[in-house]
Amino acid sequence: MPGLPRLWLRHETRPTECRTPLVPADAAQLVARGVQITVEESPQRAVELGEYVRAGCDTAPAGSWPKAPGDCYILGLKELPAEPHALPHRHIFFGHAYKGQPGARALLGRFTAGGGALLDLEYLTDDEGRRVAAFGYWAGYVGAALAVLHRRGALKSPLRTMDRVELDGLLRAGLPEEPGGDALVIGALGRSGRGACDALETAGLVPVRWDLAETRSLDRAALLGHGLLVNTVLVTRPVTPFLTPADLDAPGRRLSLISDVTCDAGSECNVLPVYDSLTSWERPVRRLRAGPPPLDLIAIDNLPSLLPAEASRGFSADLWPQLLNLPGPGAWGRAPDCPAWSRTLRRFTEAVLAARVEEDPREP
Ligand SMILES: NC(=O)c1ccc[n+]([C@@H]2O[C@H](COP(=O)([O-])OP(=O)(O)OC[C@H]3O[C@@H](n4cnc5c(N)ncnc54)[C@H](O)[C@@H]3O)[C@@H](O)[C@H]2O)c1
Repeated sequence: MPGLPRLWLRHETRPTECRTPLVPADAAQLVARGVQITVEESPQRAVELGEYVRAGCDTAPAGSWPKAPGDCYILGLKELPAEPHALPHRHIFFGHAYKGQPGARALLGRFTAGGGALLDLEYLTDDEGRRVAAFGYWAGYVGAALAVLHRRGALKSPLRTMDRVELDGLLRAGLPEEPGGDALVIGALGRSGRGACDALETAGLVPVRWDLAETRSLDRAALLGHGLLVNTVLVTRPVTPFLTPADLDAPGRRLSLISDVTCDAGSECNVLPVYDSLTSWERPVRRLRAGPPPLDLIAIDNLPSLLPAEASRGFSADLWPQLLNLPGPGAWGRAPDCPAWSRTLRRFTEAVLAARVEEDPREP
């Protein structure tokens, strides 16, 4: 049907990325309204390809999106493969490219080289500036759960995907926790923060909840007096860091584990510039200080992938109605009329200008 978008759901190149931004039940809703959807084969996706076929989608080999018709929106979640260099399509995914992150300039340069655009899901917001679709709740839930399991010596690596029933079973199976005030969640009023607090409560803890009001004049000694910190803030402009490397050596530190759900390492917005690189499913925990007490870090940037089915269902439910608002082939190339999509396209244009990629698209 003219006027409706054509979507191409790509395979995720990261082997641990099992989520999908669009589940078959919601794809069926779009197909019923006339949207054409092609779904790439993907060995690790938490949903079988056959379910998409039954929902009315076409299929294509994994990684074939560069050959998709030019008016298709390429839908994904995480990073693109390094090739092809030039990107002529409009892509919808989390580019992590608007806050000066490592690799941001190179990615933006690929879009300018090909004439395409990034409609970044992180910047798809409603009129109040709230994210339309986000994985935050499950990121916080899993980030806090891993921390609890590590503290109990019950975290097995490499990490593997599971469902919530299994994870909650592990959280409830531990030794009785000291419920009082040892676990601090910063950003507690947000999506991730709520998820983190729910996981801690499932594990029998009573989290201390900080948000903007509590960090306005930050009490670092109070922060360092908690055993566990789960950081879940969303910061879009540089702020005074919550911790610096010198704080980790402060006498009297009780803090022995940081689970940094925010994972802004390398960005100027990082509130925890006490480490340089993320941890992984293979090695989820890194020791930052020998102590006493020892201080460990968990900083995994695809936490919701550990609960892929729950995370995908929640995200897709919020995203699919928005996909109907993308301009279809007839209007493709114009800015979308819909405010949410035109806002994210504007952010892309601003990021390209700010990064001055036209001058030198490839980073050194
Ligand atoms: N590691 C992962 O796998 C993963 C997955 C999804 C999201 N995230 C990240 O988690 C972060 C939070 O996402 P969200 O969806 O929960 O965002 P959100 O907007 O729902 O919540 C963020 C919260 O942080 C608070 N906040 C902002 N600045 C603060 C400050 N200086 N001090 C205290 N609180 C502050 C806000 O008031 C808000 O309550 C984002 O950076 C997001 O990119 C990580």
